[in-house]
Amino acid sequence: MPDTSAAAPRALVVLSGACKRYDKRNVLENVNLAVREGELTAIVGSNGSGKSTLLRLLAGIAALSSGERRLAESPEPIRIGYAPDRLPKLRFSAREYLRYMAAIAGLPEEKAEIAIDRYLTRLGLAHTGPLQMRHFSKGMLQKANLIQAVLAEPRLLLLDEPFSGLDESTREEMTGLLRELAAGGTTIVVASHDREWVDRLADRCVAIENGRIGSDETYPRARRRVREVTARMPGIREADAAPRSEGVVDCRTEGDVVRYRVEAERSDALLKELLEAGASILEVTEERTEAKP
Ligand SMILES: Nc1ncnc2c1ncn2[C@@H]1O[C@H](COP(=O)(O)OP(=O)(O)OP(=O)(O)O)[C@@H](O)[C@H]1O
Repeated sequence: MPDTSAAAPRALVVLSGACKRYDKRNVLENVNLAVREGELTAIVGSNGSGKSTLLRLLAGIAALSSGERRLAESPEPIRIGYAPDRLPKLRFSAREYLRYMAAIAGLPEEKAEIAIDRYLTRLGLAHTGPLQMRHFSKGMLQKANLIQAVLAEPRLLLLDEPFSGLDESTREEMTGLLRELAAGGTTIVVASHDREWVDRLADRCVAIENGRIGSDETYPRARRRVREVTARMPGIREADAAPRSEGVVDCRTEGDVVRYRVEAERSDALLKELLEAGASILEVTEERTEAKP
């Protein structure tokens, strides 16, 4: 059996020789960066060093002046979530705004409502009801910003200074969500000035200096390859969803649909067990690499 703990993560998005010029001034010069799947990468650097620009290039929402951006080959399009450093104060309620963003991301309405409810409750914004976002505090806006980025379950999540100006408890609430997403295999890139947060949570820290990568440090963690298996199991109760199969990392139940994350080499055994139990298999994703908690 292969030793998957040592499997090298593949790159999800790669910049090669990337340059970005504004008004004939080079902001980023010859940047080579491969964002590895399943990792939480922090981008650090002083004000104006080019962190936001780098995130926008990775997201594909700013054009390179020269060089190349490549996404990994994948049978399904790689969903990208992006949270800019601040949201404008909009004349929408959080729910209206999130519905709009979910529609842009192509999320079916019913699925969007479930996700919006879950995240508004999770981050303590459910009580804001019809209050327009122009009346939101900075922390409330940053939470709505994070939610719009994660709503459609992106495989690559890019966050620009998600915690700037936030109090400790808001920061920890948002950190808790990011930890869960990272544990679930989401690849995350965070531009941050907060070195303590970076040291505590990042797998890798890339420092931008004078428009170039000044340092690039990886903190080794154990890794595993996982797949996600989605099955319909009529009449299932949440308490009964966890199968006896070894290798199941976690499972989530929504109605009669159960979504398992399972170590890749155990996924066949899980599929067999589910089919024998009368389940219909709705989806099996390709393998992904993630850090072991
Ligand atoms: N649209 C733009 N037009 C002209 N110059 C720009 C534009 N966007 C960014 N810049 C310039 O590019 C440089 C890098 O900006 P960027 O926002 O990427 O830095 P940053 O590291 O994210 O800064 P901060 O930590 O202050 O958020 C800055 O000098 C900025 O003025």
